[in-house]
Amino acid sequence: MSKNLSIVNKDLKEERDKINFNVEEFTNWFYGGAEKVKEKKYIENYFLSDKDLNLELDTSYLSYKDKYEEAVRRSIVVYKKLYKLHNEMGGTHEDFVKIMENLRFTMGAINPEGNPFVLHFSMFALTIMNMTNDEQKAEWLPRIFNCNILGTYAQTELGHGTYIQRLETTATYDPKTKEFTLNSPTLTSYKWWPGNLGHTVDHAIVMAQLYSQGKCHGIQPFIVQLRDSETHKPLPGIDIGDIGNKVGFQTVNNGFLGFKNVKVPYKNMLMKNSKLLEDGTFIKPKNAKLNYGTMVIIRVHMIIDAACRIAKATTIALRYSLVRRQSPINPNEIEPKIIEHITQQNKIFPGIAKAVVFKCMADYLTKLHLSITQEGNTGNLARMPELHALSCCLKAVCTNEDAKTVEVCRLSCGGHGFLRSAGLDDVYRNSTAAQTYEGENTVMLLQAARFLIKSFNEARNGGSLTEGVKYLFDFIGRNGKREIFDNSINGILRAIQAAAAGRTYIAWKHIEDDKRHNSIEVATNLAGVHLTKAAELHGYVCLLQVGIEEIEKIIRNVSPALGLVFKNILELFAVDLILNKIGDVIQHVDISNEDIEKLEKQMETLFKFFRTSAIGVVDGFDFSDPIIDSTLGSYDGNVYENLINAARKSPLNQEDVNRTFHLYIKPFMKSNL
Ligand SMILES: CCC/C=C/C(=O)SCCNC(=O)CCNC(=O)[C@H](O)C(C)(C)COP(=O)([O-])OP(=O)([O-])OC[C@H]1O[C@@H](n2cnc3c(N)ncnc32)[C@H](O)[C@@H]1OP(=O)([O-])[O-]
Ligand SMILES: Cc1cc2nc3c(=O)[nH]c(=O)nc-3n(C[C@H](O)[C@H](O)[C@H](O)COP(=O)(O)OP(=O)(O)OC[C@H]3O[C@@H](n4cnc5c(N)ncnc54)[C@H](O)[C@@H]3O)c2cc1C
Repeated sequence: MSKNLSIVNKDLKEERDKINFNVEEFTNWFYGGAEKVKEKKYIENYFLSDKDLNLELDTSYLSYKDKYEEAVRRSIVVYKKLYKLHNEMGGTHEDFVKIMENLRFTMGAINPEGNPFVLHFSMFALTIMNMTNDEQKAEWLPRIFNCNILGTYAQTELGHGTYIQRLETTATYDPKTKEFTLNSPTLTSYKWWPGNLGHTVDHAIVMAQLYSQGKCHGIQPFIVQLRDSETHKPLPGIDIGDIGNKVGFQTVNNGFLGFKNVKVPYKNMLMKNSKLLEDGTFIKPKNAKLNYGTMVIIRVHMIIDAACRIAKATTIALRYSLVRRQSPINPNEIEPKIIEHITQQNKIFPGIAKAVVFKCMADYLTKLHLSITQEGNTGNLARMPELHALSCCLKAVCTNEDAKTVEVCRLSCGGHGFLRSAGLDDVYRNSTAAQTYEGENTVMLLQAARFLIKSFNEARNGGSLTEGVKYLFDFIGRNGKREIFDNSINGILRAIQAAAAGRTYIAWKHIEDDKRHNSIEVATNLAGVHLTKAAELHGYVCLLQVGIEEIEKIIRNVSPALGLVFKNILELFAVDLILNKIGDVIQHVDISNEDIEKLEKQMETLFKFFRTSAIGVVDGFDFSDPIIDSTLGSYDGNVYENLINAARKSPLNQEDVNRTFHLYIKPFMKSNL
């Protein structure tokens, strides 16, 4: 996608002229190589240049129903093109994955309030790929791939989203008819939230309690047809609809769903993990949590999504801050670019560093997921809990940071940041939705904390620990003594590790003390605040540790000039982190006031160095104008022209006098009250 060809604002041009590294080299890193960047640009342009999409239409002014209908129309334009492109590329599975990965960015520009088919290509397809036996794969995958059926993932109910063991939908097996009967026995058992469910899809993976031979065997996945394939009418016994207006995700078509004696054939229970014999005998899976597998994959994918949202928000905030001038620092001088206010740098620069470190983490976690899944395929499930804990922890920490950072970026754009046309509202809504879906973040941190407490017990008893929590040994080895602070990157890592281990110890001790009077479960609940803090700190340890390892590798492989930028970014991330967590650090690390002042000074020095590179880094994220979709963040930096042009497009500005004047305002003004 070519950059906007209009004349670039001179302040922004001046900034770009000072960039002292190769921006393209950074872009190649961010997308995994020059070839991938080429592919991304090609795919983006292939879709976004299609006039049928009618991207000129600002859908934010449409009604709820019109928004949905336009989102469906646009999606179908995209998917038709997707299949055409896929054929042109060679039609392999890898080609499909390549297109889908790149569509992730593009789809946001096409349907800014969400994609009414997103679940079909993600959770629905993934569950069928990963939880079915070979016959089921052969039956369903071609139909899914060809979109002959469209599906979603229906797990959450009105009464339960977090505690999925207590879902209430039932699937009762009858060996005589070889059918399951699905029922929603209570109002709270209605499925509630599944994306695309309301009016878009005709099938769903339904998570339901399996009853067979008079016993409940826990939640199992079933593939269920919900609507007639010709008329799209709900099938008998299916009560289905849209859940209504939300904070965001307006075009995702989240739905509700109730069952009344709905028959589902035997072959529709997904049987890779748990099995049910035709006579109704249940065979347990090797690990009952295997049925949670799709959630784990999506949580892993959510890290790169968080990185990209931060990258987009900081691109907007930084470009705007380089062209906006306000408030002279020196009363006699001209008004500076607002980035010259150090507090503005403090708002934006650490965010840019987070986008880079989260990207490193996303790459690391994707590789780890792949290797643990391969082990799982050979029957070795030993590392599943580790992956579960890590993905829960990072999903929570990264999406919490994401929402916080995007909001800070909005604030950093002052009043204009509050405009829809600034482009930060959809990013924020998506960030905050991600804090809840795929596992509410407090709950995710508590899952990670379970692993930490187990590991802490293991460490105390001299057992073995997985690589990522070995720092607990150091804490135990210090025997109550505090970690001595040293002001290096590894020193900062050790300080955050000491804080995480110390907080884990406090939580552990809290539980041990309370256990004397309470059950372990009650004691664990009472320690909840400490547990979430420990898990959060552990998440930062992982981010910094992986950031250090990955960036050291990157520095070895890029030009010295870009290497310096990466070094600067890593230090920014580390120093910002320790300053933000200083309360926790002081509790467990021997750190003096002078050390803290030194860190604060170091931050200012880092800002000074990053001041010239920052624009190169955000340009290097390479969001084209249609993707950034922002009056404040376009490549040319012509924000004031963009703002007035966007305002003129308001539906209210299409006429001089609105009819409410004659209908209400004038009579009111003339009425003399
Ligand atoms: C576009 C947007 C789309 C959005 C879609 C959605 O939101 S879809 C809806 C998304 N919905 C959600 O995300 C719902 C969120 N809720 C959940 O995922 C689950 O209810 C839970 C994981 C919180 C608890 O589950 P539970 O009550 O069954 O478990 P428990 O607490 O009794 O015991 C914990 C033990 O289980 C272990 N373990 C658990 N999972 C795994 C795993 N995957 N692998 C391995 N192990 C796992 C864990 O290690 C621990 O081991 P320990 O310490 O005993 O040795
Ligand atoms: C935009 C969006 C899209 C979604 N898409 C889908 C989808 O496609 N398919 C699907 O099945 N679901 C979907 N969901 C549902 C989502 O997964 C759940 O909302 C989520 O898992 C949280 O569950 P809950 O709503 O029951 O929250 P609750 O668990 O009721 O949370 C309420 C509060 O209780 C606290 N709490 C609950 N349990 C505990 C605990 N054990 N310890 C401490 N605190 C606790 C939470 O921290 C929170 O503060 C979606 C949700 C959203 C917002």
